[in-house]
Amino acid sequence: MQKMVILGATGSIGASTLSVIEQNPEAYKAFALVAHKSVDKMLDLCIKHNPSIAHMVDPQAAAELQRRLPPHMAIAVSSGEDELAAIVALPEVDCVMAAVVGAAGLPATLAAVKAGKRVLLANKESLVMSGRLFIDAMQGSNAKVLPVDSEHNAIFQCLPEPAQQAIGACDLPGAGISHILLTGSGGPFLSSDLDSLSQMTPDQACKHPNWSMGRKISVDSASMMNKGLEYIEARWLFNATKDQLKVVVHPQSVIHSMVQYKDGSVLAQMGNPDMRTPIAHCMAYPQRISAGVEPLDFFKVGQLSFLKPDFNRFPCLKLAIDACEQGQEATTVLNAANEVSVEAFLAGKIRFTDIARVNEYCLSHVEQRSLDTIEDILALDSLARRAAQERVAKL
Ligand SMILES: NC(=O)C1=CN([C@@H]2O[C@H](COP(=O)(O)OP(=O)(O)OC[C@H]3O[C@@H](n4cnc5c(N)ncnc54)[C@H](OP(=O)(O)O)[C@@H]3O)[C@@H](O)[C@H]2O)C=CC1
Ligand SMILES: CC(=O)[C@@H](O)[C@H](O)COP(=O)(O)O
Ligand SMILES: [Mn+2]
Repeated sequence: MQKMVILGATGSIGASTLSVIEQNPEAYKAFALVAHKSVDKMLDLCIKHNPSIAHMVDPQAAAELQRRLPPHMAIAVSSGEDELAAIVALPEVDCVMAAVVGAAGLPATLAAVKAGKRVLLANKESLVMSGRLFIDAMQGSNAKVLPVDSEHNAIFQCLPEPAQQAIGACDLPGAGISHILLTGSGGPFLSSDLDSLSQMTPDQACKHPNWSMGRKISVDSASMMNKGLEYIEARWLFNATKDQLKVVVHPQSVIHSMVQYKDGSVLAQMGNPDMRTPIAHCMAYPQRISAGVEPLDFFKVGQLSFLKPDFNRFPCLKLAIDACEQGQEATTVLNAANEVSVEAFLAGKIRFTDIARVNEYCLSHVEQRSLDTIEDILALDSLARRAAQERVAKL
């Protein structure tokens, strides 16, 4: 029985993970559920999944959960960041699903990596921020990091076994690989009139054509910042250079990414757009388990199409590709700025098109110091957030 900690249990990835666990109750146990402050959702999950630990990062939320849990349930309720780092490192924990949204996920994800756990990585922002330090920590502890993000999971599945084992330090040319083809749907605004983008509402931006996801990543998909973050994520996970990484717009999200080999072969991983597939893959790797996902029906799919990304429509994608080339200081600033600008857009404070403006402003105005420790990264993250907040206030 694999004991799992689910960081971000109340979110969209958390729900998909718990659904895969329900499909395989003899093999997996939701040992600890972790969230920020959604008490109602956490209470429902506790009653349904009976974890040993329920952790709310917010202390008031934890106290309320404790009050509302049925007294007969033997669930230890805790709160706080340090306590969370201790939970993921408990010796009985086999596997950690890292699915907190945003930079807030970095400390616990890194704690799981440092504790040498099997880490199922959905929280792309933590890798975008910490890059080299994350990979070094992984190599230092022998943690097994498996990519949950559907594209990176697809790429991983298309790699030869030695490259899979060398995640973080793959020798792509040595494996005969010429390119990684990172696919992206283009989101809900792929074909919208360019002049209409500034008027798009948060609900329109969150209406992804293929995937059902949390609101932050949904907005990132609409701006293609998600693809930019994924480009940086792929750079680190697969040790890929600029020349080896290409973005391909594929509106149907049936191919989840591809690997191109020097002999002309292209391997693609396909499936219905349902996160339970990559989650189940990571949970069971190198075995396979049921995920409860409908088999792909090619006759229903009909046509697959491919386009070049349009940087005029999607300036955030270009910002991210350039930041990746500039280095980790730039990607940390961009990630922080984007979290602030997306939050401001979702709160109705700025327009959709202002997201790219705020992000660009921070990249060109925040002083980028060298990053040798996690504390350095968190300090730069704070600086970029302050700059982004000031910019938002002026818009
Ligand atoms: N959804 C998807 O299909 C995919 C998601 N991802 C990545 O996975 C991550 C999660 O995405 P998604 O599930 O959609 O997001 P959701 O918004 O649905 O869920 C976010 C989760 O993070 C928790 N959380 C938020 N802030 C904190 C905090 N400060 N400390 C601890 N927990 C916190 C939330 O808890 P609470 O409810 O209490 O606020 C919630 O459980 C993101 O990094 C995203 O990029 C990657 C690929 C696909
Ligand atoms: C499901 C998943 O992995 C998301 O990151 C997805 O890729 C978002 O879709 P886009 O391709 O539109 O960004
Ligand atoms: Mn993805």
